[in-house]
Amino acid sequence: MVKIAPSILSADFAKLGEEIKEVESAVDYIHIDVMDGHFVPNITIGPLIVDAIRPITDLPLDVHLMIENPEHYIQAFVDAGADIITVHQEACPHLHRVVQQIKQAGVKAGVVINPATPVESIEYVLEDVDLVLVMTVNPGFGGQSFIPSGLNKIKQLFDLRSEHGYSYEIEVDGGVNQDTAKQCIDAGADVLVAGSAIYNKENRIEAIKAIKESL
Ligand SMILES: O=C(CO)[C@@H](O)[C@H](O)COP(=O)(O)O
Ligand SMILES: [Fe+2]
Repeated sequence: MVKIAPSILSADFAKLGEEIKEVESAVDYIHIDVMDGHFVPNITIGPLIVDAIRPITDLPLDVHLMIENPEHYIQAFVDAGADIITVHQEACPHLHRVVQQIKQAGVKAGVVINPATPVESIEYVLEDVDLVLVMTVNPGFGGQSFIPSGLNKIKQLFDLRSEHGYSYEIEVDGGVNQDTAKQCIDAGADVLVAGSAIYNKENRIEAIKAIKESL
């Protein structure tokens, strides 16, 4: 079963609670993009907002940290109610340690790779992680175009999982819409993150349906 994770980055932040409630019945995770203005050029939200969202939904909160020194903020996001915390390989010189830190804090640990980062760079944490996120845009903004080279990485991760019996989910993020979703699923993705393809549409449930029907 394909999972859908709407990215609230493209939602209306003035009515975030309603925007989450609107899609809740049709999706599997709520994807939350945390940006610090250093690792990526944009600044978005922090643990306070995650804490505010937590009582709104029982869906897993999938927190994508696009920040430098993510190890300093893991506990704050766990306390705020995150269920999955995903850190960038490029932001973590001690990636193995950060993955262990996330797991020890009692939540699922994910690792993300940017479009220019190869799967080989995370080879030694694949046995430890619950989720691998393949970026198909350069992180920082919603509404960018899908970079197709991520599809090979999804395939590679799919094959490595079968070969070694790893248990991570493969998630894809960036430019996912009804034209690109099928390629991601065919390559082996389990979870589709979609921001503008859902929240920039008038009828969000119809938009989610359109993505599912395109598969
Ligand atoms: O992490 C990010 C961007 O850095 C994403 O989660 C975006 O929010 C996805 O937006 P769309 O490309 O689906 O509009
Ligand atoms: Fe994201």
